[in-house]
Amino acid sequence: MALRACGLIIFRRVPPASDIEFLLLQTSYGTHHWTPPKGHVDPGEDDMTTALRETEEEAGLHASQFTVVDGFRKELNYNVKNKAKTVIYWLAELRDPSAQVKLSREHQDFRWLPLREACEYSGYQDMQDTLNDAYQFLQGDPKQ
Ligand SMILES: Nc1nc2c(ncn2[C@@H]2O[C@H](COP(=O)(O)OP(=O)(O)OP(=O)(O)OP(=O)(O)OC[C@H]3O[C@@H](n4cnc5c(=O)[nH]c(N)nc54)[C@H](O)[C@@H]3O)[C@@H](O)[C@H]2O)c(=O)[nH]1
Repeated sequence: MALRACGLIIFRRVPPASDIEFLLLQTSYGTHHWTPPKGHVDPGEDDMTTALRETEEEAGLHASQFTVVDGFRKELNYNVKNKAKTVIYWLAELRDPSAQVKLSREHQDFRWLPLREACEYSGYQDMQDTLNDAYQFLQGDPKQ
């Protein structure tokens, strides 16, 4: 069975034009790659509980600080060390755009990034597609 992880693509709308910025975290290990907060599903845990737990552990953002967006859920499938991994992402808007991110020891840096930069930082085609879909969804495109 594939390794399973879940997380939240957190975004904020920045005044004055409500520009959308996505939150990416940089790992403090390995290749120091950038992803939204996410992590492995614990035994017996449901997917959304994992996504909320990992977001709080990795970014210091509690569920009371954001709103999960209805109707957006993406599944990524890729291999890690020759083992299949499935990652489920939901989309969530930070209520207070000035809320502070608090990293755990798993990450060494974070950025709030507009779509194009977020895609560049991620680098993975499947995550770029997911970020683009999220952005389109937020513009009101029902196909996403
Ligand atoms: N010292 C050390 N420790 C590690 C290492 N590795 C893990 N730990 C420990 O494990 C714990 C993590 O626990 P959680 O937080 O619960 O899990 P996740 O959040 O799931 O975290 P991971 O980092 O395991 O998983 P990914 O982000 O999935 O990265 C795995 C590989 O997949 C590629 N990849 C990443 N994203 C994408 C994508 O969007 N698209 C595509 N196509 N590919 C993507 C990329 O090539 C990457 O190298 C930490 O506490 C560490 O202590 C490591 O190398 N050295």
